[in-house]
Amino acid sequence: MREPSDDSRGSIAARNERGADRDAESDRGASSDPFVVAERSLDLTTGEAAFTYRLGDDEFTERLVLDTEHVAGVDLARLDAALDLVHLVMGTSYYKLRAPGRVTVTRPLTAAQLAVAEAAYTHGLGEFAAVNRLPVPHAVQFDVELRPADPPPADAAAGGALLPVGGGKDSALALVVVTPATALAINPTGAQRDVTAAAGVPLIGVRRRLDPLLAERTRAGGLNGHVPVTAINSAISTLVAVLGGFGPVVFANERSADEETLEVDGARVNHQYSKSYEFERLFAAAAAELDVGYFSLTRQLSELATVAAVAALPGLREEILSCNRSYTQEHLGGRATQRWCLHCDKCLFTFLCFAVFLTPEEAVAMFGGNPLEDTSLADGFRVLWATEKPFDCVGERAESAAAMAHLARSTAWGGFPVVRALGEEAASFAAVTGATVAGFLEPHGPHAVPPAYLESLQRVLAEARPPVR
Ligand SMILES: CC(=O)N[C@H]1[C@@H](OP(=O)(O)OP(=O)(O)OC[C@H]2O[C@@H](n3ccc(=O)[nH]c3=O)[C@H](O)[C@@H]2O)O[C@H](CO)[C@@H](O)[C@@H]1O[C@H](C)C(=O)N[C@@H](C)C(=O)N[C@@H](CCC(=O)O)C(=O)O
Ligand SMILES: Nc1ncnc2c1ncn2[C@@H]1O[C@H](COP(=O)(O)OP(=O)(O)OP(=O)(O)O)[C@@H](O)[C@H]1O
Repeated sequence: MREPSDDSRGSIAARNERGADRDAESDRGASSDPFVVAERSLDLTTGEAAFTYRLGDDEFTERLVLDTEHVAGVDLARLDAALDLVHLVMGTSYYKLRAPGRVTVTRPLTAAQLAVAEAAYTHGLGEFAAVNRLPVPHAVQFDVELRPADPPPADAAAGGALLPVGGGKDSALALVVVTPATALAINPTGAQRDVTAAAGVPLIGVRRRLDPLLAERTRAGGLNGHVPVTAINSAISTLVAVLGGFGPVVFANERSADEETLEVDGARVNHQYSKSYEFERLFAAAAAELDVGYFSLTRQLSELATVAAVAALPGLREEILSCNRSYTQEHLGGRATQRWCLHCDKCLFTFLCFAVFLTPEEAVAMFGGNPLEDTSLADGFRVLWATEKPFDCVGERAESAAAMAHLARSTAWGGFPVVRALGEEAASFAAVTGATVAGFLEPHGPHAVPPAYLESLQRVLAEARPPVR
Protein backbone atom coordinates (compact mmCIF):
# COMPACT_ATOMS: atom_id res chain seq x y z
CA MET A 1 0.00 0.00 0.00
CA ARG A 2 1.42 3.34 -0.99
CA GLU A 3 -0.14 6.27 0.68
CA PRO A 4 0.69 9.87 -0.22
CA SER A 5 2.60 11.58 2.55
CA ASP A 6 0.95 13.41 5.40
CA ASP A 7 1.94 16.98 4.80
CA SER A 8 2.09 19.75 7.33
CA ARG A 9 4.12 22.38 5.46
CA GLY A 10 4.26 26.00 6.71
CA SER A 11 0.82 26.73 8.03
CA ILE A 12 -1.33 29.64 8.99
CA ALA A 13 -4.37 28.91 11.12
CA ALA A 14 -7.48 29.85 9.20
CA ARG A 15 -10.91 30.01 10.69
CA ASN A 16 -13.29 30.95 8.03
CA GLU A 17 -16.66 32.46 8.74
CA ARG A 18 -19.18 33.42 6.10
CA GLY A 19 -22.81 34.10 5.45
CA ALA A 20 -25.62 36.32 6.58
CA ASP A 21 -27.23 33.76 8.90
CA ARG A 22 -24.10 32.93 10.79
CA ASP A 23 -25.62 33.23 14.25
CA ALA A 24 -28.41 30.77 13.50
CA GLU A 25 -25.93 28.42 11.87
CA SER A 26 -23.54 28.69 14.80
CA ASP A 27 -26.30 27.76 17.22
CA ARG A 28 -27.02 24.67 15.16
CA GLY A 29 -23.30 23.90 14.89
CA ALA A 30 -22.78 24.31 18.64
CA SER A 31 -25.40 21.67 19.34
CA SER A 32 -23.76 19.05 17.13
CA ASP A 33 -20.26 17.88 16.34
CA PRO A 34 -18.43 19.31 13.34
CA PHE A 35 -18.19 17.25 10.19
CA VAL A 36 -14.65 15.87 9.93
CA VAL A 37 -12.80 15.36 6.65
CA ALA A 38 -10.56 12.62 8.08
CA GLU A 39 -8.19 10.09 6.47
CA ARG A 40 -7.80 9.06 2.84
CA SER A 41 -5.64 6.57 0.98
CA LEU A 42 -4.79 5.45 -2.52
CA ASP A 43 -3.29 2.13 -3.55
CA LEU A 44 -1.53 2.81 -6.82
CA THR A 45 -1.25 -0.89 -7.65
CA THR A 46 -4.99 -1.61 -7.47
CA GLY A 47 -6.29 1.91 -8.13
CA GLU A 48 -8.48 1.74 -5.02
CA ALA A 49 -8.93 5.00 -3.15
CA ALA A 50 -10.79 5.44 0.14
CA PHE A 51 -12.03 8.76 1.60
CA THR A 52 -13.16 8.76 5.22
CA TYR A 53 -15.39 11.24 7.08
CA ARG A 54 -16.74 11.45 10.61
CA LEU A 55 -20.05 12.91 11.74
CA GLY A 56 -20.85 12.42 15.41
CA ASP A 57 -20.36 8.72 16.17
CA ASP A 58 -20.63 7.71 12.53
CA GLU A 59 -17.74 7.03 10.19
CA PHE A 60 -18.29 6.99 6.42
CA THR A 61 -15.89 5.83 3.71
CA GLU A 62 -16.52 6.53 0.04
CA ARG A 63 -14.48 4.49 -2.45
CA LEU A 64 -13.17 5.04 -5.94
CA VAL A 65 -11.72 2.45 -8.25
CA LEU A 66 -9.38 4.20 -10.67
CA ASP A 67 -8.05 2.80 -13.91
CA THR A 68 -4.44 1.80 -13.17
CA GLU A 69 -3.65 1.33 -16.87
CA HIS A 70 -3.56 5.10 -17.09
CA VAL A 71 -1.00 5.85 -14.39
CA ALA A 72 2.06 7.71 -15.66
CA GLY A 73 5.04 9.03 -13.66
CA VAL A 74 3.07 10.47 -10.75
CA ASP A 75 4.39 13.45 -8.80
CA LEU A 76 3.43 12.63 -5.20
CA ALA A 77 2.93 16.24 -4.06
CA ARG A 78 0.42 16.83 -6.90
CA LEU A 79 -1.25 13.52 -6.15
CA ASP A 80 -1.65 14.52 -2.50
CA ALA A 81 -3.24 17.80 -3.50
CA ALA A 82 -5.55 16.12 -6.03
CA LEU A 83 -6.69 13.61 -3.39
CA ASP A 84 -7.33 16.50 -0.99
CA LEU A 85 -9.63 18.19 -3.51
CA VAL A 86 -11.63 14.99 -4.03
CA HIS A 87 -11.81 14.36 -0.29
CA LEU A 88 -13.13 17.87 0.40
CA VAL A 89 -15.94 18.11 -2.16
CA MET A 90 -17.03 14.47 -1.95
CA GLY A 91 -17.75 15.06 1.73
CA THR A 92 -20.86 17.13 0.88
CA SER A 93 -22.88 13.88 0.52
CA TYR A 94 -22.20 12.90 4.17
CA TYR A 95 -22.09 16.41 5.64
CA LYS A 96 -25.67 16.97 4.50
CA LEU A 97 -27.06 14.28 6.84
CA ARG A 98 -26.90 16.85 9.66
CA ALA A 99 -25.43 19.95 8.03
CA PRO A 100 -23.76 21.08 11.26
CA GLY A 101 -22.38 24.29 9.71
CA ARG A 102 -18.84 23.42 10.81
CA VAL A 103 -16.22 21.39 8.96
CA THR A 104 -12.88 20.29 10.38
CA VAL A 105 -10.28 19.38 7.78
CA THR A 106 -7.42 17.29 9.16
CA ARG A 107 -4.88 18.07 6.43
CA PRO A 108 -3.64 21.57 5.56
CA LEU A 109 -5.12 23.18 2.47
CA THR A 110 -4.03 25.90 0.06
CA ALA A 111 -6.17 29.04 -0.08
CA ALA A 112 -7.43 27.97 -3.52
CA GLN A 113 -8.53 24.57 -2.19
CA LEU A 114 -10.28 26.21 0.75
CA ALA A 115 -12.12 28.55 -1.64
CA VAL A 116 -13.38 25.52 -3.60
CA ALA A 117 -14.54 23.85 -0.38
CA GLU A 118 -16.31 26.99 0.87
CA ALA A 119 -18.13 27.38 -2.44
CA ALA A 120 -19.10 23.69 -2.61
CA TYR A 121 -20.51 23.53 0.93
CA THR A 122 -22.15 26.97 0.92
CA HIS A 123 -23.53 27.57 -2.59
CA GLY A 124 -23.22 23.98 -3.85
CA LEU A 125 -25.53 22.95 -1.00
CA GLY A 126 -27.80 25.98 -1.58
CA GLU A 127 -30.67 23.92 -3.04
CA PHE A 128 -30.27 21.39 -0.23
CA ALA A 129 -30.51 24.22 2.33
CA ALA A 130 -33.56 25.76 0.64
CA VAL A 131 -35.53 22.51 0.40
CA ASN A 132 -34.71 21.66 4.02
CA ARG A 133 -35.66 25.18 5.15
CA LEU A 134 -32.20 25.92 6.51
CA PRO A 135 -30.97 29.52 6.28
CA VAL A 136 -29.78 30.50 2.80
CA PRO A 137 -26.95 31.04 2.01
CA HIS A 138 -25.84 28.01 3.97
CA ALA A 139 -22.99 29.36 6.12
CA VAL A 140 -20.18 26.92 6.86
CA GLN A 141 -17.23 27.54 9.13
CA PHE A 142 -14.05 25.69 8.17
CA ASP A 143 -11.46 24.78 10.75
CA VAL A 144 -8.28 24.11 8.79
CA GLU A 145 -4.64 25.07 8.53
CA LEU A 146 -3.54 26.86 5.40
CA ARG A 147 -0.38 25.94 3.53
CA PRO A 148 1.35 27.50 0.52
CA ALA A 149 0.87 25.85 -2.88
CA ASP A 150 3.69 23.59 -4.12
CA PRO A 151 5.93 24.90 -6.89
CA PRO A 152 4.71 23.69 -10.32
CA PRO A 153 6.28 20.41 -11.53
CA ALA A 154 9.00 20.56 -14.19
CA ASP A 155 7.22 18.29 -16.70
CA ALA A 156 4.09 19.45 -18.49
CA ALA A 157 1.20 16.97 -18.98
CA ALA A 158 1.61 15.05 -22.26
CA GLY A 159 -1.44 12.78 -22.26
CA GLY A 160 -3.75 15.25 -24.03
CA ALA A 161 -7.23 16.52 -23.21
CA LEU A 162 -9.46 14.62 -20.79
CA LEU A 163 -13.19 14.94 -21.52
CA PRO A 164 -15.55 13.99 -18.70
CA VAL A 165 -18.77 12.78 -20.36
CA GLY A 166 -22.25 12.72 -18.86
CA GLY A 167 -23.96 10.95 -21.75
CA GLY A 168 -25.99 14.01 -22.74
CA LYS A 169 -25.86 16.66 -25.45
CA ASP A 170 -23.23 18.98 -23.96
CA SER A 171 -20.42 16.50 -23.55
CA ALA A 172 -21.42 14.89 -26.90
CA LEU A 173 -20.61 18.21 -28.54
CA ALA A 174 -17.27 18.33 -26.72
CA LEU A 175 -16.44 14.83 -28.02
CA VAL A 176 -16.73 16.14 -31.57
CA VAL A 177 -14.90 19.42 -31.00
CA VAL A 178 -11.90 18.27 -28.95
CA THR A 179 -9.74 15.84 -30.89
CA PRO A 180 -7.66 13.95 -30.07
CA ALA A 181 -8.95 13.35 -26.56
CA THR A 182 -9.65 10.69 -23.95
CA ALA A 183 -13.14 10.53 -22.46
CA LEU A 184 -13.81 9.88 -18.78
CA ALA A 185 -17.03 8.53 -17.30
CA ILE A 186 -17.55 8.39 -13.56
CA ASN A 187 -19.72 5.35 -12.92
CA PRO A 188 -20.04 4.68 -16.66
CA THR A 189 -23.41 3.56 -17.95
CA GLY A 190 -24.43 2.18 -21.35
CA ALA A 191 -25.40 5.68 -22.53
CA GLN A 192 -21.95 7.09 -21.82
CA ARG A 193 -20.26 4.12 -23.51
CA ASP A 194 -22.53 4.41 -26.56
CA VAL A 195 -22.02 8.11 -27.10
CA THR A 196 -18.22 7.93 -26.76
CA ALA A 197 -18.10 4.87 -29.05
CA ALA A 198 -20.24 6.70 -31.63
CA ALA A 199 -17.77 9.60 -31.49
CA GLY A 200 -14.82 7.19 -31.80
CA VAL A 201 -13.17 8.46 -28.60
CA PRO A 202 -11.44 6.09 -26.10
CA LEU A 203 -13.09 5.94 -22.69
CA ILE A 204 -11.69 5.60 -19.17
CA GLY A 205 -14.11 4.58 -16.41
CA VAL A 206 -13.92 5.39 -12.70
CA ARG A 207 -16.13 3.52 -10.25
CA ARG A 208 -17.51 5.57 -7.38
CA ARG A 209 -19.17 3.83 -4.43
CA LEU A 210 -21.05 5.80 -1.78
CA ASP A 211 -20.78 4.38 1.73
CA PRO A 212 -23.93 2.21 2.20
CA LEU A 213 -24.30 3.74 5.69
CA LEU A 214 -25.31 7.00 3.97
CA ALA A 215 -28.54 5.48 2.60
CA GLU A 216 -29.20 3.84 5.97
CA ARG A 217 -28.79 7.13 7.84
CA THR A 218 -30.89 8.96 5.23
CA ARG A 219 -33.70 6.42 5.62
CA ALA A 220 -33.47 6.86 9.39
CA GLY A 221 -34.30 10.57 9.01
CA GLY A 222 -31.01 12.21 8.01
CA LEU A 223 -31.31 15.36 5.92
CA ASN A 224 -31.24 14.80 2.17
CA GLY A 225 -31.04 16.92 -0.96
CA HIS A 226 -28.92 17.84 -3.94
CA VAL A 227 -25.12 17.79 -3.72
CA PRO A 228 -22.76 19.72 -6.06
CA VAL A 229 -22.09 16.72 -8.24
CA THR A 230 -20.14 18.63 -10.90
CA ALA A 231 -17.70 19.71 -8.19
CA ILE A 232 -17.25 16.04 -7.28
CA ASN A 233 -16.86 15.03 -10.93
CA SER A 234 -14.38 17.89 -11.46
CA ALA A 235 -12.21 16.77 -8.56
CA ILE A 236 -12.25 13.12 -9.65
CA SER A 237 -11.40 14.18 -13.22
CA THR A 238 -8.48 16.25 -11.93
CA LEU A 239 -7.23 13.25 -9.95
CA VAL A 240 -7.41 11.10 -13.10
CA ALA A 241 -5.56 13.82 -15.03
CA VAL A 242 -2.77 13.90 -12.42
CA LEU A 243 -2.49 10.12 -12.37
CA GLY A 244 -2.50 9.70 -16.15
CA GLY A 245 -0.65 12.86 -17.17
CA PHE A 246 -3.74 14.24 -18.95
CA GLY A 247 -4.60 17.89 -19.43
CA PRO A 248 -6.55 20.05 -19.82
CA VAL A 249 -9.73 18.73 -18.23
CA VAL A 250 -12.52 19.95 -20.52
CA PHE A 251 -16.05 20.12 -19.12
CA ALA A 252 -19.15 21.09 -21.12
CA ASN A 253 -21.08 23.36 -18.76
CA GLU A 254 -23.33 25.77 -20.61
CA ARG A 255 -24.09 29.47 -20.02
CA SER A 256 -27.53 28.83 -18.50
CA ALA A 257 -25.90 27.06 -15.55
CA ASP A 258 -25.29 30.58 -14.23
CA GLU A 259 -29.01 31.39 -13.93
CA GLU A 260 -30.38 30.92 -10.44
CA THR A 261 -33.20 28.42 -9.89
CA LEU A 262 -34.94 30.61 -7.34
CA GLU A 263 -34.27 33.35 -4.80
CA VAL A 264 -34.75 32.96 -1.04
CA ASP A 265 -34.91 36.31 0.78
CA GLY A 266 -32.78 37.85 -1.97
CA ALA A 267 -30.18 35.05 -1.94
CA ARG A 268 -29.69 33.15 -5.19
CA VAL A 269 -30.15 29.39 -5.09
CA ASN A 270 -28.81 27.54 -8.12
CA HIS A 271 -29.32 23.80 -8.69
CA GLN A 272 -26.43 23.91 -11.15
CA TYR A 273 -24.08 26.01 -8.99
CA SER A 274 -21.08 23.74 -9.47
CA LYS A 275 -21.55 24.07 -13.24
CA SER A 276 -21.46 27.89 -12.99
CA TYR A 277 -18.67 30.12 -14.25
CA GLU A 278 -18.08 31.36 -10.70
CA PHE A 279 -17.33 27.83 -9.54
CA GLU A 280 -15.32 27.08 -12.69
CA ARG A 281 -12.91 29.93 -11.91
CA LEU A 282 -12.48 28.84 -8.29
CA PHE A 283 -11.88 25.25 -9.30
CA ALA A 284 -9.53 26.23 -12.15
CA ALA A 285 -7.34 28.09 -9.64
CA ALA A 286 -7.02 24.97 -7.47
CA ALA A 287 -6.43 22.71 -10.51
CA ALA A 288 -3.76 25.13 -11.79
CA GLU A 289 -1.77 24.44 -8.61
CA LEU A 290 -1.57 20.85 -9.87
CA ASP A 291 -0.61 22.07 -13.34
CA VAL A 292 -3.94 20.82 -14.71
CA GLY A 293 -5.91 23.14 -17.00
CA TYR A 294 -9.68 23.14 -16.32
CA PHE A 295 -12.39 24.93 -18.29
CA SER A 296 -15.83 24.56 -19.79
CA LEU A 297 -15.81 24.39 -23.59
CA THR A 298 -19.47 25.40 -23.93
CA ARG A 299 -19.50 28.21 -21.37
CA GLN A 300 -20.62 30.84 -23.91
CA LEU A 301 -23.31 28.63 -25.44
CA SER A 302 -26.99 28.53 -24.70
CA GLU A 303 -28.64 25.13 -24.62
CA LEU A 304 -30.26 25.99 -27.97
CA ALA A 305 -26.86 26.67 -29.58
CA THR A 306 -25.51 23.34 -28.31
CA VAL A 307 -28.60 21.50 -29.51
CA ALA A 308 -28.40 23.15 -32.97
CA ALA A 309 -24.87 21.74 -33.32
CA VAL A 310 -25.73 18.26 -31.97
CA ALA A 311 -28.88 18.09 -34.15
CA ALA A 312 -26.58 18.31 -37.17
CA LEU A 313 -24.75 15.14 -36.08
CA PRO A 314 -26.96 12.17 -36.99
CA GLY A 315 -25.34 9.01 -35.67
CA LEU A 316 -24.29 10.86 -32.51
CA ARG A 317 -27.54 12.62 -31.61
CA GLU A 318 -29.43 9.28 -31.46
CA GLU A 319 -26.96 8.03 -28.84
CA ILE A 320 -27.27 10.83 -26.31
CA LEU A 321 -29.40 10.49 -23.20
CA SER A 322 -29.96 13.54 -21.00
CA CYS A 323 -32.79 12.26 -18.78
CA ASN A 324 -31.45 12.42 -15.20
CA ARG A 325 -33.84 9.66 -14.12
CA SER A 326 -31.62 7.36 -16.16
CA TYR A 327 -28.57 8.14 -14.04
CA THR A 328 -29.73 7.17 -10.54
CA GLN A 329 -27.64 4.71 -8.51
CA GLU A 330 -29.83 1.81 -9.69
CA HIS A 331 -28.78 2.50 -13.29
CA LEU A 332 -25.09 2.32 -12.47
CA GLY A 333 -23.58 -0.95 -13.59
CA GLY A 334 -26.45 -1.52 -16.04
CA ARG A 335 -28.98 -2.77 -13.47
CA ALA A 336 -31.88 -0.85 -15.09
CA THR A 337 -32.75 0.18 -18.65
CA GLN A 338 -31.78 3.72 -19.61
CA ARG A 339 -34.20 5.71 -21.77
CA TRP A 340 -35.83 9.13 -22.14
CA CYS A 341 -38.74 9.12 -19.65
CA LEU A 342 -40.36 12.01 -21.61
CA HIS A 343 -42.06 13.27 -18.44
CA CYS A 344 -39.36 14.86 -16.25
CA ASP A 345 -38.37 18.52 -16.53
CA LYS A 346 -35.09 17.73 -18.23
CA CYS A 347 -36.70 15.48 -20.86
CA LEU A 348 -39.35 18.08 -21.66
CA PHE A 349 -36.77 20.85 -21.87
CA THR A 350 -34.41 18.79 -24.04
CA PHE A 351 -37.24 17.71 -26.37
CA LEU A 352 -38.38 21.34 -26.69
CA CYS A 353 -34.87 22.44 -27.71
CA PHE A 354 -34.36 19.64 -30.25
CA ALA A 355 -37.83 20.26 -31.74
CA VAL A 356 -36.60 23.70 -32.79
CA PHE A 357 -34.06 22.04 -35.12
CA LEU A 358 -35.61 18.66 -36.05
CA THR A 359 -38.70 17.61 -37.95
CA PRO A 360 -41.32 15.81 -35.81
CA GLU A 361 -40.29 12.52 -37.48
CA GLU A 362 -36.62 13.06 -36.63
CA ALA A 363 -37.49 14.02 -33.04
CA VAL A 364 -39.67 10.95 -32.49
CA ALA A 365 -36.90 8.75 -33.94
CA MET A 366 -34.45 10.26 -31.47
CA PHE A 367 -36.61 10.37 -28.31
CA GLY A 368 -39.01 7.46 -28.87
CA GLY A 369 -42.10 9.65 -28.44
CA ASN A 370 -43.52 13.16 -28.71
CA PRO A 371 -44.52 14.89 -25.44
CA LEU A 372 -45.89 17.88 -27.42
CA GLU A 373 -48.82 15.64 -28.36
CA ASP A 374 -49.82 15.08 -24.74
CA THR A 375 -51.76 18.01 -23.20
CA SER A 376 -51.37 16.49 -19.72
CA LEU A 377 -47.73 17.62 -20.01
CA ALA A 378 -48.58 21.28 -20.72
CA ASP A 379 -47.89 22.33 -17.12
CA GLY A 380 -44.57 20.48 -17.28
CA PHE A 381 -43.54 22.67 -20.22
CA ARG A 382 -44.98 25.85 -18.68
CA VAL A 383 -42.79 25.65 -15.55
CA LEU A 384 -39.74 25.98 -17.77
CA TRP A 385 -40.38 29.75 -17.90
CA ALA A 386 -41.96 30.08 -14.45
CA THR A 387 -40.41 32.39 -11.82
CA GLU A 388 -39.15 29.34 -9.92
CA LYS A 389 -37.49 27.03 -12.41
CA PRO A 390 -37.51 23.28 -11.70
CA PHE A 391 -34.58 21.95 -9.68
CA ASP A 392 -33.08 20.32 -12.74
CA CYS A 393 -30.62 21.00 -15.51
CA VAL A 394 -32.87 23.14 -17.71
CA GLY A 395 -31.99 26.25 -19.71
CA GLU A 396 -32.84 29.88 -19.10
CA ARG A 397 -36.51 30.80 -18.66
CA ALA A 398 -36.44 33.13 -21.68
CA GLU A 399 -34.78 30.39 -23.76
CA SER A 400 -37.62 27.92 -23.11
CA ALA A 401 -40.22 30.58 -23.88
CA ALA A 402 -38.43 31.59 -27.10
CA ALA A 403 -38.25 27.93 -28.19
CA MET A 404 -41.97 27.33 -27.58
CA ALA A 405 -42.88 30.60 -29.31
CA HIS A 406 -40.77 29.56 -32.31
CA LEU A 407 -42.53 26.17 -32.53
CA ALA A 408 -45.92 27.93 -32.41
CA ARG A 409 -44.98 29.96 -35.48
CA SER A 410 -43.61 26.96 -37.39
CA THR A 411 -45.50 24.85 -39.90
CA ALA A 412 -43.71 21.71 -38.69
CA TRP A 413 -44.76 21.94 -35.01
CA GLY A 414 -47.48 24.62 -34.78
CA GLY A 415 -50.35 22.11 -34.94
CA PHE A 416 -49.33 19.91 -31.98
CA PRO A 417 -51.75 20.27 -29.02
CA VAL A 418 -49.24 21.46 -26.39
CA VAL A 419 -47.78 24.02 -28.80
CA ARG A 420 -51.28 25.30 -29.61
CA ALA A 421 -52.06 25.53 -25.88
CA LEU A 422 -48.87 27.34 -24.82
CA GLY A 423 -47.65 29.20 -27.92
CA GLU A 424 -49.29 32.53 -27.18
CA GLU A 425 -48.32 32.55 -23.51
CA ALA A 426 -44.72 31.67 -24.35
CA ALA A 427 -44.61 34.35 -27.06
CA SER A 428 -45.81 37.00 -24.56
CA PHE A 429 -43.15 35.96 -22.03
CA ALA A 430 -40.46 35.95 -24.73
CA ALA A 431 -41.60 39.37 -26.01
CA VAL A 432 -41.24 40.92 -22.54
CA THR A 433 -37.62 39.80 -22.35
CA GLY A 434 -36.93 40.36 -26.07
CA ALA A 435 -35.87 36.71 -26.33
CA THR A 436 -35.67 35.00 -29.73
CA VAL A 437 -34.20 31.68 -30.88
CA ALA A 438 -31.80 33.59 -33.15
CA GLY A 439 -30.57 35.61 -30.16
CA PHE A 440 -29.86 32.44 -28.20
CA LEU A 441 -27.74 31.04 -31.03
CA GLU A 442 -25.13 33.79 -30.55
CA PRO A 443 -22.28 32.80 -28.18
CA HIS A 444 -21.67 35.41 -25.51
CA GLY A 445 -20.56 35.99 -21.95
CA PRO A 446 -17.34 35.36 -20.04
CA HIS A 447 -15.37 32.18 -20.67
CA ALA A 448 -11.91 30.68 -20.18
CA VAL A 449 -11.67 28.59 -23.36
CA PRO A 450 -8.15 28.64 -24.86
CA PRO A 451 -8.06 30.05 -28.45
CA ALA A 452 -7.30 26.72 -30.21
CA TYR A 453 -10.32 25.05 -28.58
CA LEU A 454 -12.49 28.07 -29.39
CA GLU A 455 -11.56 27.83 -33.08
CA SER A 456 -12.45 24.12 -33.21
CA LEU A 457 -15.76 24.88 -31.48
CA GLN A 458 -16.54 27.62 -34.00
CA ARG A 459 -15.87 25.22 -36.91
CA VAL A 460 -18.42 22.73 -35.52
CA LEU A 461 -20.95 25.48 -34.73
CA ALA A 462 -20.71 26.69 -38.34
CA GLU A 463 -22.29 23.37 -39.41
CA ALA A 464 -25.19 23.66 -36.95
CA ARG A 465 -28.79 23.02 -38.08
CA PRO A 466 -30.96 26.09 -38.72
CA PRO A 467 -34.29 26.29 -36.88
CA VAL A 468 -37.20 24.46 -38.55
CA ARG A 469 -39.82 26.51 -40.38
C1 LIG B 1 -29.66 10.96 -10.87
C2 LIG B 1 -30.18 12.12 -10.10
O1 LIG B 1 -30.60 13.11 -10.68
N1 LIG B 1 -30.16 12.00 -8.78
C3 LIG B 1 -30.59 13.09 -7.91
C4 LIG B 1 -31.75 12.61 -7.04
O2 LIG B 1 -31.35 11.43 -6.35
P1 LIG B 1 -32.19 10.09 -6.35
O3 LIG B 1 -32.51 9.76 -4.94
O4 LIG B 1 -33.36 10.20 -7.27
O5 LIG B 1 -31.20 9.02 -6.97
P2 LIG B 1 -29.66 8.74 -6.79
O6 LIG B 1 -28.85 9.71 -7.62
O7 LIG B 1 -29.52 7.33 -7.06
O8 LIG B 1 -29.28 9.04 -5.27
C5 LIG B 1 -29.59 8.13 -4.23
C6 LIG B 1 -29.28 8.78 -2.90
O9 LIG B 1 -27.88 9.04 -2.81
C7 LIG B 1 -27.65 10.40 -2.51
N2 LIG B 1 -26.45 10.83 -3.26
C8 LIG B 1 -26.31 10.49 -4.58
C9 LIG B 1 -25.16 10.87 -5.25
C10 LIG B 1 -24.19 11.59 -4.57
O10 LIG B 1 -23.14 12.00 -5.15
N3 LIG B 1 -24.37 11.91 -3.26
C11 LIG B 1 -25.49 11.55 -2.59
O11 LIG B 1 -25.61 11.86 -1.39
C12 LIG B 1 -28.90 11.16 -2.95
O12 LIG B 1 -29.09 12.32 -2.19
C13 LIG B 1 -29.98 10.12 -2.70
O13 LIG B 1 -30.36 10.17 -1.34
O14 LIG B 1 -32.08 13.57 -6.07
C14 LIG B 1 -30.97 13.93 -5.19
C15 LIG B 1 -31.50 14.91 -4.16
O15 LIG B 1 -31.97 16.06 -4.77
C16 LIG B 1 -29.87 14.55 -6.07
O16 LIG B 1 -28.77 14.96 -5.28
C17 LIG B 1 -29.41 13.49 -7.07
O17 LIG B 1 -28.46 14.08 -7.93
C18 LIG B 1 -27.27 13.28 -8.13
C19 LIG B 1 -26.22 13.72 -7.13
C20 LIG B 1 -26.76 13.48 -9.52
O18 LIG B 1 -25.79 12.87 -9.94
N4 LIG B 1 -27.40 14.36 -10.28
C21 LIG B 1 -27.00 14.76 -11.60
C22 LIG B 1 -27.73 14.01 -12.68
C23 LIG B 1 -27.32 16.26 -11.69
O19 LIG B 1 -28.19 16.75 -10.99
N5 LIG B 1 -26.59 16.99 -12.46
C24 LIG B 1 -26.79 18.40 -12.44
C25 LIG B 1 -25.46 19.09 -12.36
C26 LIG B 1 -25.56 20.25 -11.36
C27 LIG B 1 -24.55 20.18 -10.26
O20 LIG B 1 -23.36 20.11 -10.53
O21 LIG B 1 -24.94 20.23 -9.09
C28 LIG B 1 -27.63 18.79 -13.61
O22 LIG B 1 -27.83 17.98 -14.53
O23 LIG B 1 -28.12 19.91 -13.56
N1 LIG C 1 -20.86 10.64 -14.85
C1 LIG C 1 -20.07 11.58 -15.35
N2 LIG C 1 -18.77 11.31 -15.58
C2 LIG C 1 -17.94 12.25 -16.05
N3 LIG C 1 -18.33 13.51 -16.34
C3 LIG C 1 -19.61 13.83 -16.14
C4 LIG C 1 -20.54 12.90 -15.64
N4 LIG C 1 -21.74 13.52 -15.57
C5 LIG C 1 -21.56 14.77 -16.00
N5 LIG C 1 -20.27 14.97 -16.36
C6 LIG C 1 -19.66 16.22 -16.85
O1 LIG C 1 -20.40 17.30 -16.31
C7 LIG C 1 -20.90 18.13 -17.35
C8 LIG C 1 -22.27 18.62 -16.97
O2 LIG C 1 -23.17 17.52 -16.83
P1 LIG C 1 -24.54 17.50 -17.64
O3 LIG C 1 -25.33 16.36 -17.12
O4 LIG C 1 -25.15 18.86 -17.66
O5 LIG C 1 -24.03 17.29 -19.13
P2 LIG C 1 -24.30 16.29 -20.31
O6 LIG C 1 -24.63 14.93 -19.81
O7 LIG C 1 -23.15 16.40 -21.22
O8 LIG C 1 -25.54 16.96 -21.04
P3 LIG C 1 -27.08 17.04 -20.66
O9 LIG C 1 -27.27 18.42 -20.08
O10 LIG C 1 -27.75 16.86 -21.96
O11 LIG C 1 -27.35 15.95 -19.67
C9 LIG C 1 -20.88 17.24 -18.60
O12 LIG C 1 -20.81 17.99 -19.75
C10 LIG C 1 -19.67 16.40 -18.36
O13 LIG C 1 -18.53 17.14 -18.76
